[in-house]
Order: sequence, then structure tokens, then C-alpha cells
Amino acid sequence: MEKENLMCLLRIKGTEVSLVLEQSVLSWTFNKRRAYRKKSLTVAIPVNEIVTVRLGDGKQQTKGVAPSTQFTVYHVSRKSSSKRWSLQMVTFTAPDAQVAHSWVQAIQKKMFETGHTRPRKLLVFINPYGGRGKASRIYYSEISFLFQLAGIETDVIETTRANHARDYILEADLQTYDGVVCVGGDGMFSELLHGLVKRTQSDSGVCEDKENAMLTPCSLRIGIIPAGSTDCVCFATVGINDPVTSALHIIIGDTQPMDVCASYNDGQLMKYSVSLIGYGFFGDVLRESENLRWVGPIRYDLAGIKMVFSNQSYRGTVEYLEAYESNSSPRDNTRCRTGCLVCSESSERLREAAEECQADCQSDTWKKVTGSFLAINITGMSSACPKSQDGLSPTAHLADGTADLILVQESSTMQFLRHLNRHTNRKDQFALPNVEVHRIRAMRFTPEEFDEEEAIRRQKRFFGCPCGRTSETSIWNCDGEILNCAELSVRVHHQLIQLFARGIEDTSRS
Ligand SMILES: Nc1ncnc2c1ncn2[C@@H]1O[C@H](COP(=O)(O)OP(=O)(O)OP(=O)(O)O)[C@@H](O)[C@H]1O
Repeated sequence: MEKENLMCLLRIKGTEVSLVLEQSVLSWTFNKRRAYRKKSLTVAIPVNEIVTVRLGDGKQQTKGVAPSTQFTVYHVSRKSSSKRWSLQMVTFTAPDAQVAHSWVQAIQKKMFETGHTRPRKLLVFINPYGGRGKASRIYYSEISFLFQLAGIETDVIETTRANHARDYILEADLQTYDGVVCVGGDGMFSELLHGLVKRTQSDSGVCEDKENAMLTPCSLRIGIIPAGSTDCVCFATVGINDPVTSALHIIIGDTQPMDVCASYNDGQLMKYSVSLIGYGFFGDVLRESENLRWVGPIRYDLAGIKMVFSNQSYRGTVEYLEAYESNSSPRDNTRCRTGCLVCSESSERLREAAEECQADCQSDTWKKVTGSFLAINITGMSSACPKSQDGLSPTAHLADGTADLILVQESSTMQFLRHLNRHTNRKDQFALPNVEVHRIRAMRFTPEEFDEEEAIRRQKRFFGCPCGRTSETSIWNCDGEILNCAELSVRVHHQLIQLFARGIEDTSRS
């Protein structure tokens, strides 16, 4: 770029501005205070938040101005206290066409220099039934033009059956893509997760069924355009369920690594998951909600109420491997936010400890808790959602190689309700005598059969088990899908996948 173009007098809607392009920021200052006195006089946008720049007036025709002297910058805009992003455009008028052309080239060059993580080609899966059929409309009316504007090529597939996306990823030639995107809910995300992790392991010759296998991290990133009835993964990684916000994170190439939990039963890989793996309460709620599908999304609330009052607990033994020494704990009252140091420093820490882990997993350093559990929850991230803004474990990290294990021992219905209620009122849900929480890297659970006396006691309860009979064991709820077993072991895989996201931005200080 010509040196004189780094700073230049231009016009926005007839008002003179000084436009400055620095290493990573484009800013303009209104030289006349009068017309813009209510607004900030200088506007600055990071170059990496520019979506595109084009010659022309971006449809804001200014009378008497030749379009060839104009250029338009399309960029991310955010309200200070909100996580919602939108697309803004601003049109500059240059003294002549040559100056306008040079500015476009200069901004494009800077975008290229800072934008090596931006995707150029994406594979998009739309679940036409996601979110009660709204996914296709959301994609075609709100998202596809954004990708076009940013010059991103897309191959779009509308799924025709469950597991269509997963199976496609397992077979297709993915070499030309920079990422895969799902337009749907958590179920669609889970399909992409399974497809990508399995595909990566098979391409790299890793046997994923072995519990102690070192899985190969996936190089393709996953984008989530939230369009389902549950979009928890999007909420916990972006901070809001808004399709346009997510699309803009994809376009500018944000990258958020993420831990993945692998669950095994009897030596067999059962599922991968990133948020909740729950036995007892959350397993029963899911099982019960399946019987209530006909009532719609409210089925989860109805099943939840029933299961709270059934107050069913399940005996067994939980063993876990604690996380390595680190500067975080589940009770430290911090939050995993954009640029989290605990996550970014975890790679170094875990690399050093990797060999030790291999040894530990076979040795005797497992800790043990035996009891009668109302709930056993393992969550790889906070599992925040619109209903519970801080989530199941508010301080959990997205990418530090750990999960939080929450054990809720048998208690009265009132005490359990108090624990559940604290997920929504920001009180400490772990500060109760029957609740404990541990930061872990692996866990295994062995159910215990109960004796005749216990069986009779359970049969006399007013609210029986979800299926109407007395159940010795619960089932596991793994990211909203049923694992029909009680014995389970779980292992956390550090930063196995990457999302087009940047974690939740800390907007409290802006
Ligand atoms: N074309 C299809 N037909 C039927 N099922 C599909 C199709 N495409 C995807 N699915 C399945 O639908 C399930 C739910 O999809 P998704 O998560 O996108 O929507 P949702 O509205 O959030 O779903 P839920 O009602 O389960 O919360 C996924 O598990 C996925 O495997």
C-alpha cells in the first residue's frame, strides 16, 4: 500500500473523516463534531473483524457521487453489554477512483495477512426438521448471503435421515474443506462430532475403541448455526444462541479448541460428548421425556418435575482420577472466557504429564466414593444454557483437559430441589452437605445391586421409577442421548476438536 493511503481524508455520507489503517485496526475519526456529537468521534474496528471490503456504495446511493469513488467496509458490530454480533457496513467516498481502489487493496491485504484462519470452503449440513423445521429457513434467509458476501464457497446438504451427516463425513473427500457446519441443534452437533472424530482416527490409524488410546485431534473445525430446540453447545461456547453471531464467528475464522469426553461400557466405545454425561436424575429425566415426546419441548420440564418427586437414588461406586495440579479448581469462582489462560496453558502442562497419565491410568491412584447417588454428573464444560446462565459447573473450562464430576448423594426431595434451584439463582450449588465436586481427567462407575429390603422400600414409593417398575439402576444421559447401561467409564481427551468460536466474551468490563 502507498504510504499516503495509511491515513487519508475521505467522506462518509458527505461528512469528512480521517481514515487510518494500522497493523491490526481500521479507524476513522469524524472531523466535524457537530453532526455526530451524540456518537463517539472515532470508530475503530479490528482488521480481523472485517467481513469484506468492496468497491462501490453497498446500496447506500449518495446523490451526485460516482460509485467508482466509493468503497464499503462490512464488519462485525456488537453492543457493548451483549454477546450478539451483527453485520454493519460503512461506505467511504474517496477523492477519486484510484484512491478508492488503493484503499480496497490495502484493506484486503491486511485482512489476508491477519486472516490465515478464515475458512474459504465449508461443508454445511442442514437438518430440515431441526428446531421444528426452522433450520432451512434460518440458513437460506439469514446465513447463506453472509457466506457469499465473505467469499466463502459452500457445499450444502439437507439431511434426509438421522446420522446422514455423520455417515457422509465418514466417507466423503474432505480435503478441500476448511470446516464443517451444522444448522440444527445439539443432536446435529453430535453427528458432526462423531463423524469427524471417527474419521480422523480411521485416517490416522488409531483404534478408538481402546480406552487408553491417544486420539488424534481433528484438524477440521466445526461451526454451529443454532437452529434446534436445544443449542447448549453453541450457548456455552459463544454465549448466545443467535445464528448471525455464529455465522460471523465462522466467517472471521475464530477458533476454540474443545475437550471431548469418551464413554466406554464393557470395553466398548459408547459415545463422544462435550457437555453433560449424567446418571440418576438426568438419565431418568431423559428416559421419562422420551415417553412424553408428543407434548413437545415442555416434556423435559414435566419429566424433571416427576423425577424430582420420585427422589430416586442409585447405589454404586464412583472412581476418578483427579486433574493434574493446576491453577484452577471447580470452586475457584472464576469463569472460562475468551483467551482463557487455564486453557491455553494446559497444553504445555499436559504434554509434560502425558507419560505420567499413561502410567496412572493403570495404577492405583484412583479415588473412590461409594454411596447412594441421586445424580452423578460429568460435564466437560460449564453446560451453561439460557435457563441456567452459569450452568452445571460454572467454573469448568472448555479446553483444559478436565471435566467436573458432581456427585449428589441421597437426600430429601427439598434438599435436592435446593441444589437444582441454585443452578438458576447463581447461589453456590456445591455448598450443600450432600454435594461434592471434583475436577477430573477420568472416571468409572460400577452400579451395586440392592437387597430385598431396599427393593420393597422402593416399591412403596408414591412416584415409582420412570417406566413404572422399580429400577435398580438408572441409565446415562450423554449429551441428550440415552446410553442404556449403568456401568460406564469416561475419559477426557484434551482439545480433540476445534469450533469456529472464541469462547464467551467477557463483556462485563466493556
Ligand atoms: N432428515 C432428518 N430426519 C430425521 N432426523 C434427522 C434428520 N437430520 C438429522 N436428524 C436427527 O435429528 C436429531 C435432532 O436434530 P437437531 O439436534 O438438529 O434438532 P433439535 O430440534 O434440537 O432436536 P431435539 O428435538 O432432539 O432437541 C439429531 O439427533 C439428528 O441425528
